[in-house]
Amino acid sequence: MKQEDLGRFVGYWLPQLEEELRAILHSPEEAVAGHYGMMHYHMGWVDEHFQPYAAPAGKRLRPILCLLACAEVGGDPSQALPAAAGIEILHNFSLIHDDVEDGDETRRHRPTVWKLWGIPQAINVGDAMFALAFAGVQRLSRRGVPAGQVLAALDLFTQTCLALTEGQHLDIDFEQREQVTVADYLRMIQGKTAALIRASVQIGALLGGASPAQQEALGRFGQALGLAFQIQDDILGIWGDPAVTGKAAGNDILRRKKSLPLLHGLNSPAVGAQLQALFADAPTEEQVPIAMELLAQAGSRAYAVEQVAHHHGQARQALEEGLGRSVQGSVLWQLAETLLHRDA
Ligand SMILES: CC(C)=CCC/C(C)=C/CC/C(C)=C/COP(=O)(O)OP(=O)(O)O
Repeated sequence: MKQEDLGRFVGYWLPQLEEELRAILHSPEEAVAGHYGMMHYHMGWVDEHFQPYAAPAGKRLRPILCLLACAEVGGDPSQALPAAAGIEILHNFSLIHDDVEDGDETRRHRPTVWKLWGIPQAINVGDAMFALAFAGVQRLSRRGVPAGQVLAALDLFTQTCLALTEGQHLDIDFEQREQVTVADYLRMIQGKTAALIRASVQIGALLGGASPAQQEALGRFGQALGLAFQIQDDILGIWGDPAVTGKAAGNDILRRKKSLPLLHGLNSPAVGAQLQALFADAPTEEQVPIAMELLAQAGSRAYAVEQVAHHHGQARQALEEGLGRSVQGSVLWQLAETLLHRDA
């Protein structure tokens, strides 16, 4: 596949992915239409009155990675579509629960599910999406994928669900913990973010017929890409443009999130004490620019950008191992490069 093919690939497979997602998240009967309506709202298909509406729906990054990995090892992406859809549903389940756990009121420029329908319904609809994510992966059998491969994909998927909750456990725990090291942070994002990105690539490679060694190397590519992606997310969580990210300005400062730039600032000899004093109580909106200035003095943004580049480099190396050639002409790599320059 040639580099310029990324746009064409996404243009071709995205509508098919949406169709698969709609089939999995289809309401079985009128009595529970509201339950599925909340899912459709979160997926960007309807408004809060469940009327058809094309809203910002997220990047669909993980399923695209899954389909691309399948294609890049010589497989047919249509065989991987149900897994790609299951992965996206799992991701969206985690966002709905994460918004409840964090108390976030906005996602993708719209009120969050809990904000509109309350916490009990948001937890319940998240639970349903968790179950439907597995139902999605199981639909691989309908496409003639051999039972052994379906089981292997389900096994990876199950391990990934656990990894997500482990990462989320650490993330929540770190908000109260005084001392968090960079190693602690990396362990946390490995679970919270990188595990699912790793699984997306690895499951795509598995279904595309890659050898175990190839699957492992491509998994490492996904893992490193996931780490770079989360650190980039941390940068956007502080310095991102709210109009583009759909999140409040300085969101992570207000929430005292132990994101990488903040960890760096808190441990800085120059401004660490001042930042710690600011973080002793929940910072106010007026204190956000002060915290940003302190982070600038500590060089925390530059440090995080360097770390993104480091993990991006690791991703490139693993991808070259997995493909057995240079990343030149790799569409997976083109996507990785695009992610490096994202602003939302
Ligand atoms: C178990 C549990 C509740 C875990 C929560 C894990 C969690 C919410 C991790 C955040 C990962 C992340 C970077 C999300 C944004 O992805 P994105 O930028 O791809 O989002 P998009 O789909 O909106 O584009």
